[in-house]
Amino acid sequence: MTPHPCRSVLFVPASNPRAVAKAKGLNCDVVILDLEDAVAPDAKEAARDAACAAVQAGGFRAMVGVRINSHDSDWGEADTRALAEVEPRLIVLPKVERATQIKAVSRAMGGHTSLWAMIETPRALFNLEEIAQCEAPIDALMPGVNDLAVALGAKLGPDREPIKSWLAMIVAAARVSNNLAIDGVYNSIDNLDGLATECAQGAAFGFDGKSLIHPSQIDTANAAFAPDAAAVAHAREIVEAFSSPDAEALGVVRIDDRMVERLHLEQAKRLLASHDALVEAQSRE
Ligand SMILES: CC(C)(COP(=O)(O)OP(=O)(O)OC[C@H]1O[C@@H](n2cnc3c(N)ncnc32)[C@H](O)[C@@H]1OP(=O)(O)O)[C@@H](O)C(=O)NCCC(=O)NCCSC(=O)C[C@H](O)C(=O)O
Ligand SMILES: [Mg+2]
Repeated sequence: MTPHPCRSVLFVPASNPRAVAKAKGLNCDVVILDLEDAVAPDAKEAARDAACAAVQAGGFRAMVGVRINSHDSDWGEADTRALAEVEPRLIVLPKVERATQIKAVSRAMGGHTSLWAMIETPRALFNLEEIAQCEAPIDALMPGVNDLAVALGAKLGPDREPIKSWLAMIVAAARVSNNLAIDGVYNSIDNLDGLATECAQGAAFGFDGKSLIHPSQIDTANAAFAPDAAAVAHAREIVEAFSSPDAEALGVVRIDDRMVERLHLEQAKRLLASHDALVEAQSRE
């Protein structure tokens, strides 16, 4: 698993120098310089050069990754070759459908780069297990809700009813392989209440963070996907309860008016680990 907070994952078109410059100072957890959906065909090569230059120059508060074009497109192989020279910490693969696509990029990158796979096509939904358990390991699964809705012919309302079952499957596939699950984008830039509702829905599904498209969305995602103080305090209570010598042989304990099982201990430890990662990242700023 990527030991880095991933509450807010901001896409930035690599073809937009003003946005790339702005992204350097933003308080999102991850910046993804996009070479794919956000970049027009005629701008692909210049965007690739700009992304490589930005990765090399560094200076971002956030962890920086690059979303390449699909390996099967006209630009994918050249993107991978160029990025292998500058070794970003993260590469996001769009429209992954088979493990072979991940292996090809992993090989080209020499195994040094974290890989995240986007699930954006009906075929990918039926190959989730193969993708999540690819032997060239990935660190996260991300639904591409815009592409997915178009490919399915789904009409998404505010509650995302038509794709809820697929979102749950993507979280399940991520958990099978101990990966992160990062929720898809919310397109209505000016509707921060709607974004907060969708972040809460994503967090309830088990997603670890949200894909974003505009700086104004960062604070909402950071708040929604950070463990809150009450949850952290409760997790500490659970760890403490199970660490007493009396609890060693127990599968279940009582904390106040609630039954707590050993499976909750694992959950509490995960929550504390992500809280600690966040505190550590904040202390480095
Ligand atoms: C959607 C936008 C085109 C809107 O841009 P614009 O109208 O220019 O926004 P503002 O005028 O409000 O911008 C204010 C300032 O903020 C900067 N800005 C805007 N967006 C970003 C950003 N994403 N990252 C960094 N900085 C940003 C502007 O440059 C302004 O700066 P300044 O003038 O210096 O103050 C635009 O927001 C945008 O392009 N967003 C990202 C779009 C994108 O990357 N899309 C592809 C990924 S999403 C996706 O496709 C997921 C998946 O594949 C799927 O299928 O679902
Ligand atoms: Mg897409």
